[in-house]
Amino acid sequence: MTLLQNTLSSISSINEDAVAHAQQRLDSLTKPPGSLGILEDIIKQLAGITGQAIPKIGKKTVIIMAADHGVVEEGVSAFPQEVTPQMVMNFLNGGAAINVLARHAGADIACCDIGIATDISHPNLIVKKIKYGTDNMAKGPAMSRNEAIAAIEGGISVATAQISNGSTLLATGEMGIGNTTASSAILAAFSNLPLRQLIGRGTGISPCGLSAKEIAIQKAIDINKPDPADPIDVLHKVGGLEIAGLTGTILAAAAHKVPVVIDGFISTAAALIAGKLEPKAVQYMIASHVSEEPGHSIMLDMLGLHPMLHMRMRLGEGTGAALAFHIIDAVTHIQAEMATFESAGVSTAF
Ligand SMILES: O=C(O)c1ccc[n+]([C@@H]2O[C@H](COP(=O)([O-])O)[C@@H](O)[C@H]2O)c1
Ligand SMILES: Cc1cc2nc[nH]c2cc1C
Repeated sequence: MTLLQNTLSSISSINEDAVAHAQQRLDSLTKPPGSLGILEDIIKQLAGITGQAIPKIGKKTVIIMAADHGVVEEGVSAFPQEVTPQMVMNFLNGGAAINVLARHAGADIACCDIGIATDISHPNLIVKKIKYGTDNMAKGPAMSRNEAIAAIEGGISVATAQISNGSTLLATGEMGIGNTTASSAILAAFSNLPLRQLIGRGTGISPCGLSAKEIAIQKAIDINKPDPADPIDVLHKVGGLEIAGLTGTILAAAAHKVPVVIDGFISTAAALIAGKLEPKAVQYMIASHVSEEPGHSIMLDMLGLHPMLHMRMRLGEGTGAALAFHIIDAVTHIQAEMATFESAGVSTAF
């Protein structure tokens, strides 16, 4: 079996007994039943994933996958391709928004070059380069099917190494100029909605650039004819290397029973592919926030995920996921530390 097949076959459903025990514990705590709303859903999900009614979160890691996109030659981004390696160096030197937010949340960062168009070097960079950026999807497939599978497997090995190294909560992050075009194209391949509803301004493209983006995606769909029944067909024809890497990251988290926080629009495109490859993987996903990209809430609905935060964010990098770490940490403390009706001598009903 290949690494991908092996990972897919290792994914099983979460532990429903632990969910029931977590519910009993939540209902014994000194609060009206259900009054902590979505926080209670998160604690039950963590219980089901970890098999512990009182789950503990230890080391937290944001896995950032970086890659470039040949489709940028169609004028689909407000920024040039050189920003991808420049921002990756910024991540490695600790100066980006994700560095600040991860530090604030007590989380590590693992940054991986899975397909940047140039070579960069840094002692902390994980190099799993599959190719120097994708090809232009408006002219043909973004990558070969084998390259997409290799990128997924790269993501599986990066996430597995982090889990072996003690990470008990993962988050997805990415960097790649042009990757909102690939993400919208993936969504378009899986939905019958008009393209206009699935595209957005990404890094802040002009109305003229937005039209170029729509035309490029329409060409990519017409030329490549991605098959929605075959998620890897969609991924290799209109996806991206960092999206594939994050698909592998998410699948590895599910296979190792580790919760994974899904960041913004691009990360959710990867989650969509992971959920199509193995629907049980969705049980391990926690959505951090809803992005300004119009297609993001459509993707989250397709996955049945409920984002915690509405912050009008559109940065990526894993920034929304790092914010969500604080809430996830908080709920584990609630479940572990609140007094019960019995221990506090509080009456349960009239
Ligand atoms: O995560 C999001 O929701 C998000 C929304 C818009 C843009 N981004 C980031 O911006 C870059 C892609 O934007 P663009 O316009 O080049 O396609 C890429 O590096 C993403 O991390 C991220
Ligand atoms: C500056 C900059 C930072 C980013 N971080 C994620 N995507 C980005 C895109 C740009 C342009």
